[in-house]
Amino acid sequence: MANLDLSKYGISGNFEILHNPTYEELFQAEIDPANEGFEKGVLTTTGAVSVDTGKFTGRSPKDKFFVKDAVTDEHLWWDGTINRPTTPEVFAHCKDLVTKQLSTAKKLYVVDTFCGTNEDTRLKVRFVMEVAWQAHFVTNMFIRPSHYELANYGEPDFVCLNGSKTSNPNWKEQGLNSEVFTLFNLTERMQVIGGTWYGGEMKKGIFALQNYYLPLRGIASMHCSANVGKDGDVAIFFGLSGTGKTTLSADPKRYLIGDDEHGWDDHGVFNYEGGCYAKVIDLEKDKEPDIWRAIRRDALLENVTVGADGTPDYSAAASKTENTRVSYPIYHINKIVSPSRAGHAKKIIYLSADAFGVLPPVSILDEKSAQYHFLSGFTSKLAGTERGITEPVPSFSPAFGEAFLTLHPTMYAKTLIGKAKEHNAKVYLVNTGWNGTGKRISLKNTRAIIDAIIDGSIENAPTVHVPILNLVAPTALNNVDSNILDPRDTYADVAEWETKAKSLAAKYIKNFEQYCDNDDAKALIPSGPQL
Ligand SMILES: Nc1ncnc2c1ncn2[C@@H]1O[C@H](COP(=O)(O)OP(=O)(O)O)[C@@H](O)[C@H]1O
Ligand SMILES: C=C(OP(=O)(O)O)C(=O)O
Repeated sequence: MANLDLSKYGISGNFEILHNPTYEELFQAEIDPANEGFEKGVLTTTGAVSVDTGKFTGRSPKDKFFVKDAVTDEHLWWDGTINRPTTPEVFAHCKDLVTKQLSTAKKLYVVDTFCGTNEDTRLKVRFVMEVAWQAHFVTNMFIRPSHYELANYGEPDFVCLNGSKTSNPNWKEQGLNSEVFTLFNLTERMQVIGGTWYGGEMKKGIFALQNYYLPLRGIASMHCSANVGKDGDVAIFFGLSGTGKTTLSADPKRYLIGDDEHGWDDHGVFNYEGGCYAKVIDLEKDKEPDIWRAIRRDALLENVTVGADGTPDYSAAASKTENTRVSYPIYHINKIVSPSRAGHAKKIIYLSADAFGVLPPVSILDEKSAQYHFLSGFTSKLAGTERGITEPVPSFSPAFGEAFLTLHPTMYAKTLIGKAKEHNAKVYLVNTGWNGTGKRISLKNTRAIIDAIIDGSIENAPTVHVPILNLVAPTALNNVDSNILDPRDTYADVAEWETKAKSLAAKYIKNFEQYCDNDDAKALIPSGPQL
């Protein structure tokens, strides 16, 4: 469809348009020697393409702004750090920068996608960009409409114009945070991006939109991965970047629904995406075989160095960022459900990477503590994905995804806990971070913990009440080192655990004050840590 008219978006010039390019066209564009700089991809021995994603190798949460207007004012959560309001004039200015940039391109990629597996809630999202690998990224990550669906696609619901090669010199006087911008105008139904090459701004930007539209319709919108057993038992895994959503949901015993963004409606859990975005830092075939196998033709490696013979080098030392990634279409994982949906979740797992090393590796939550810990979202920001984070930074991230929330956290808690109650789902807090040994809890132990949650054996395990944190932890589980289940046992001196636990409990209590202006939230306090 070379005759697509982009002038309606303010883009006009002497460019060739590749509308819904095939993987082969993208691949040829990426490895074309005529491409320069960051656009140039390198073919690896696996057949995947490896690209350098540029100056900013992570997401810039503080550069996300929304235009305040009659539609958004009523509902949007303006928390001052994540969602910031901007004016239609600033949006128009940044859009102008982007359209001018895109108008100078020789080649533009237009990729029409769906965000959301189900017809009644999916968004038709059109991406326009000039960087070939970014077109490849959205082709991998979003749902690829069939030829028939493309023939009937019509007008998109939302358009994202990505002008990554431009940036905003006027950001200071416009009240923005930096020359990077990712701005949303919900009236114009458009996102504009500039100053950053990170593909995650497109993926997580559209996720933020679903996080706006769906809870208002009573649907839980969740920063989680999901998988299902052969008998239809669905498990979901909430967690901030790096806490294990992708790794733990790729389970050879189960079928993957998706690795990062899901909704839960009256029929069950459904994926928003059509692909996965895995971290490949220090990737090892034996530890993460499914992800290893998914790296093949049509997969896109980012910031991974490739040896002269084309062999990718996943070791940390060889790369310029910890945020080395691979995106691949979901069917690169052997065991998936297709389309990406299943029934109601029976197991809800909050993944928290505790950098203080005091949380038990697994705790069993009741209804109230499940709400308390969902609103608290205690975890760590791990190095890599977010700009400026170079070591684990303990953080309270409500709904385990604060950066992507567009409504008040209580909206996500209400929709999730409502569904959990209705479907009798059990909730667990799993620490994929550290303990008193100073080391990260091993993947082997965490996988065995997940197995015990999924097969239900954890419900029959002996338990201990962990004071201060006020958590119930099992003390024996199949194939899990029982010396780690009570976190106090991992310290040479229990007093050290106590001091740290008290300090963390104080942080929990302080953080929860923000929710205490209503009685429902106040009633949750006894279910949280106690001093
Ligand atoms: N105990 C553990 N549980 C889960 N992941 C772990 C653990 N220990 C180390 N890891 C590593 O942490 C990273 C988790 O990343 P990932 O699964 O991509 O997180 P997410 O999808 O939540 O962003 C992987 O590189 C994995 O190998
Ligand atoms: C891609 C991202 O997240 P995750 O690591 O959870 O995939 C992101 O936060 O930009």
